[in-house]
Amino acid sequence: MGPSRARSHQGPPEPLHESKFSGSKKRKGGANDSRGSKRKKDLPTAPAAKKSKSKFQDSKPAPKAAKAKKSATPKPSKEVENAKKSLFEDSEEDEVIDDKLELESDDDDEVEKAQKLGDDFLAGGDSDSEIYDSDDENAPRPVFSDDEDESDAEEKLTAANIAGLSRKLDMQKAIEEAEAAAELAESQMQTNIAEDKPRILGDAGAEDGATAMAPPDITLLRTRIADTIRVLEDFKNLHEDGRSRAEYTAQLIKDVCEYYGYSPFMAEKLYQLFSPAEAFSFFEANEKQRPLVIRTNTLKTARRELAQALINRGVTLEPVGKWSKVGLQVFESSVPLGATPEYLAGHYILQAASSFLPVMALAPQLNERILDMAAAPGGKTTYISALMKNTGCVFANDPSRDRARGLIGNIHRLGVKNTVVCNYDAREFPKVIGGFDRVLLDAPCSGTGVISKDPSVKTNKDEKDFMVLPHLQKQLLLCAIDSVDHASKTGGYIVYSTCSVTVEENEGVVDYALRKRPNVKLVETGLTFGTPGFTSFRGKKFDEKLKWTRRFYPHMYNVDGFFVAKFKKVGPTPQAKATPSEVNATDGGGEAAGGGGEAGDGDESEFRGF
Ligand SMILES: C[S@@+](CC[C@H](N)C(=O)[O-])C[C@H]1O[C@@H](n2cnc3c(N)ncnc32)[C@H](O)[C@@H]1O
Repeated sequence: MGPSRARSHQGPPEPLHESKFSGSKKRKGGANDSRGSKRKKDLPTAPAAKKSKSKFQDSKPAPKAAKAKKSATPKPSKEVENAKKSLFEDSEEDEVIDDKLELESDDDDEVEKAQKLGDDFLAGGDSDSEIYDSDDENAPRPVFSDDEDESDAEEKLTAANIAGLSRKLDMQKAIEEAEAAAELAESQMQTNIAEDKPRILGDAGAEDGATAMAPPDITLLRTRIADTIRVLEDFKNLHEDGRSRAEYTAQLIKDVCEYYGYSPFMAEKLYQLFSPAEAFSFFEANEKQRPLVIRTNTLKTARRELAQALINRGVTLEPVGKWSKVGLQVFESSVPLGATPEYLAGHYILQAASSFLPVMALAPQLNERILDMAAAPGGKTTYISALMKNTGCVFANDPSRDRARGLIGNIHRLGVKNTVVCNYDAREFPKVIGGFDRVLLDAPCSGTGVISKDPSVKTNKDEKDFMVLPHLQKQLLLCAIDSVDHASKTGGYIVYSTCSVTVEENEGVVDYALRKRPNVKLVETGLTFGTPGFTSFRGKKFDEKLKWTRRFYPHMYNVDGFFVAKFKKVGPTPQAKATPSEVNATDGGGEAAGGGGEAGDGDESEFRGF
């Protein structure tokens, strides 16, 4: 079985998608839903409940659940019928399109190949069903307006795809609801939660307390995690006598490590960002691949034309969401997306949806001079150039020669002509060149936002990484700020982004820069969704304007975890800061990439803390 891809939209949850589709999809999945943890592959998680039940569970499903399952399959529920009705009631035209659609068989292997082939960003997904076949005479012919920007075109494209998918989703939803009911009934039987407080830790000091603390049967681990979260969310009413919150938290972290495969350090670090229930959603989302997304290269084609061309090749897709005019979310493909004629001709790039966001926040203008400080493999550089319509000049810098090869490849393939590729440690800017209208710093980071793509992040980072990386990020951000021309007629902006969700790498870095560079202020990112950044965290207060930064979480928006902050430079760089000697001094003694503390500030300890 190939990779399954999430069908829920990326970006802000829209009522249409959340209520009609993604709720059920979240519970659905296949073998690839649990790449991160070996342990989890064996578990009867909600997504895999049906399969694993026979394998692992001794207890039979409750009679009620069995009944629900039986009744679900032949006939979609009333709710499903209503949902379907409301999907199409707005548009007669959509119904016509629906009538023309044909469902086809799976071919997930092809998409897997495509993902491997792409030399730019790769994104996964979560699906296992139908595709449109362009060879079929009855295949859909989506209706596009002449104007790419008109939301009408998006609606129609969306409707065309949604209609085709809806039939199977209707059935899936009914089955999944029944499975969820069965699972709930089973877990209630296992833990007696309907009648009693969940028994997780046992009585304090009692012998059976120790027994309860022992690792449970693996099939019950998930239930215990859910129960512990329930207790932590309603501690007053649900905790066992004599047991503290800290004890439950410690047990939960232990169980999370065992179930999902995190190191205790990483489990705790990530857990601290959320409420217990939200942390659970985050950990769960990290087990699922994000949807495969392609970005239309508007230097060569328009989205509607690209979509049509790919649909004709047997690709099922739809616009990534209203927030992007260039993204297409791919559900199924019978061709390798990294080797289609359109790909080779540079009509699109495989690019994670969240990686559009920093460029959208940067909002490059025609004829500007822009620096992309950490540019390889060029997903953002090439998007910047497309928005600038190949005018002006983009300096695309990356110190990694290997990664720069991918950057150059993408630049050529996508027909980008306004770019200079360079190879510096970006802490050498603005000594190399300065006076830019805008600078993008998509900083090297720990990758805690992309655990679904790289599960090794669960275990391969330790405390030192979260000192070294923020240290480097702070240095780079100061250089980014110093490289911008505050008097730029069209710009004067800096965007800082990471694909990490930790506070040290995000708010901590931004807050530091605000303190060190009073000639910049935070401004709104202009992004239409995202969660406000922290203004305080675990006792540390940040600048109030940090609320204008944006966090993007996999469990909330079905995108990779990301952070975006936008600064406006309002005054010149103080002379002392702008001198080459300051930048030279940064080469002095740090461990991350050859740099040490920022010259002049001399406050090494500040680099290391928040
Ligand atoms: C998150 S990736 C950039 C992705 C890129 N912006 C894109 O959209 O394709 C971070 C990059 O930072 C680069 N990097 C690491 N240390 C750096 C430094 N000191 N100066 C500039 N770039 C650095 C890495 O080589 C890596 O390519």
